[in-house]
Amino acid sequence: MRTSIATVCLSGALVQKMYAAAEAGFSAIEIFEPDLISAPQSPEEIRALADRLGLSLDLYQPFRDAEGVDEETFATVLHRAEAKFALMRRLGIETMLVCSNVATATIDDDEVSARQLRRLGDLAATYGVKLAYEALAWGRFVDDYRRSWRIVELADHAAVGICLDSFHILSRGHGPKQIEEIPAEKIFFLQLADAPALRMDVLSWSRHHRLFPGEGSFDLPAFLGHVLRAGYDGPLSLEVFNDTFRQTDPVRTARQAQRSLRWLADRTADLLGEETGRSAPLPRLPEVAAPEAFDFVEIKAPDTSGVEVLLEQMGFAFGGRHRSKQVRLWTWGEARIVCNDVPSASPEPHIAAVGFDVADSDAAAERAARLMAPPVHRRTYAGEQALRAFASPDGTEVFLSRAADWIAEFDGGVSSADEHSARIDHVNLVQPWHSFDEAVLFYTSVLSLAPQPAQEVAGPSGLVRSQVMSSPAGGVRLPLNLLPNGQQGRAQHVAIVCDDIVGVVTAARGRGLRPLEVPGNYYADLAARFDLPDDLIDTLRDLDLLYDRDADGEYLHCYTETVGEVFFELVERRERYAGYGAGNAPVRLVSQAG
Ligand SMILES: O=C(O)c1ccc(O)c(O)c1
Ligand SMILES: [Mg+2]
Repeated sequence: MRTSIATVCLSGALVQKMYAAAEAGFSAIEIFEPDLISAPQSPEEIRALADRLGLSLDLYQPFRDAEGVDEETFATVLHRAEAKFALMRRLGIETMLVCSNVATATIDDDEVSARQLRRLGDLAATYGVKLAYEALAWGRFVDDYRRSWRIVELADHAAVGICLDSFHILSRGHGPKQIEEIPAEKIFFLQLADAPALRMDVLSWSRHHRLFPGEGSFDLPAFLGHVLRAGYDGPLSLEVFNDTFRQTDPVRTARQAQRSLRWLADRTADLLGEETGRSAPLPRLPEVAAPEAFDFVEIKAPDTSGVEVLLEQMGFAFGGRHRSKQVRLWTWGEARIVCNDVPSASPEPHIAAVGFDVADSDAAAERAARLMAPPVHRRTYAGEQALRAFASPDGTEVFLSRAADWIAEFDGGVSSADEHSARIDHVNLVQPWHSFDEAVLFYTSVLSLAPQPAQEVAGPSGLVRSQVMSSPAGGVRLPLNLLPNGQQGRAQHVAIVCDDIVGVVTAARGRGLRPLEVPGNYYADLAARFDLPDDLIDTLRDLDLLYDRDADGEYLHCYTETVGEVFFELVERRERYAGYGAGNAPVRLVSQAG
């Protein structure tokens, strides 16, 4: 599979972008004109560097405002184009992207546009250049790929074809099925971008919010499926204008981009089965079912005793010491928390690792490696299980493990005395602003978790963006949170689900647990919103329990105090309630801030 990336996706100067693309394994790049114009190197030097890096220069872009213009204007178009064709010859680039006119078009007539593209094609051909005509979603007259295809068809010139860009098509809600009717040899280029579902003008949406496939809401596997069914056999190229990627490490962004294409190719191959006529089949990833349970959560700090006090109060039982490390296990039913007392990057207790219960850890690790997840190596001793682990974008280590394989390394017998069976319900991880989208892609591709619709929650000092990644049956739920600008606090939490929260919290209070205080106003509001019996409201108030209800069921929950960067949530889900009590989050955030 030939993979390509537009230089506009990456931060830095052109040469840095090229190094990053090559490092991440791309076969080619699209040169975005402003990157070339601002580069101190000559076109020949850029060409030589590309050669040295094994990068092919597949596209020069964009050429703007070419068609639908009066004759006088078209003369200036030809003049401008000729200079670019000569430049492309020096660079050794064969294809130029011509995007539909947004500024100077005055003639809304396909025949006129086609005739002008044909004349441009004649000139291009004398330089050995081909033109890929792209309908911008905000084009003055041409804003739909079906219209750009009609114009290309009318132009009827060997040097004039179409460029398909998923953003322009899917942002406008244009059905991609008719792509299959375009002859493969006329699809000169393919650009791929995802985007979040937003209601805003398409120009701003495109210039600031595009994402790599798998990070947004577009159905890119279905889109690519249509393009491949048409017979397209060229490179899969990413063109993502994004404010965050513009300011973050280009090498890291390029790897993220390559990961997204590998994931997309695999998903698309799955959709198409054997039916692609590509010269080489799409590369597949080892198939791994999403984990349906957390294996463990590891909390690390030089001193985790404050966390252990909370665990014991909640109902966890001490499950033994590790035979060779300063690690202690706490269990409660199927919930396992390990406390690791080591000097670490953060002096405060924090969630250092999350273990996911996967049926085939070898396949899962192979898949993660193919998706370029950075491996984490931990020292193991004779007779100990070497667990497979990778660093997630925020640095939290992700283990692909199963308790049965490692639990015997803890002495002292593993028993959970409590009769209320419990397990880890969700693990809430706070993401730095620059790696939020990368984290969505990481968990989507590496663990096959599905992103749920993003939400925003009002906190006392800003909006918290939250997006849950979850397994199909809901056994694994991973809310990713993004704190308001500039806020560094990384309070993350582990939620434990039990089947009788009133009994559990009553017993926990007896052991000294003091749940986060909930104001009286909250219970007055509950009584107004829901028709709840008085004695239930009294019980909730007495225990500082929060409550939510929707069409699927009910949710009762409370929070512990925060120790370092960690707190816990105790929850009970009734019937099929699948949410997180999002409406209660502002109460928690204010209470924690106080
Ligand atoms: O935003 C733009 O102007 C622009 C330019 C070139 C493209 O290929 C594109 O999709 C958008
Ligand atoms: Mg484009």
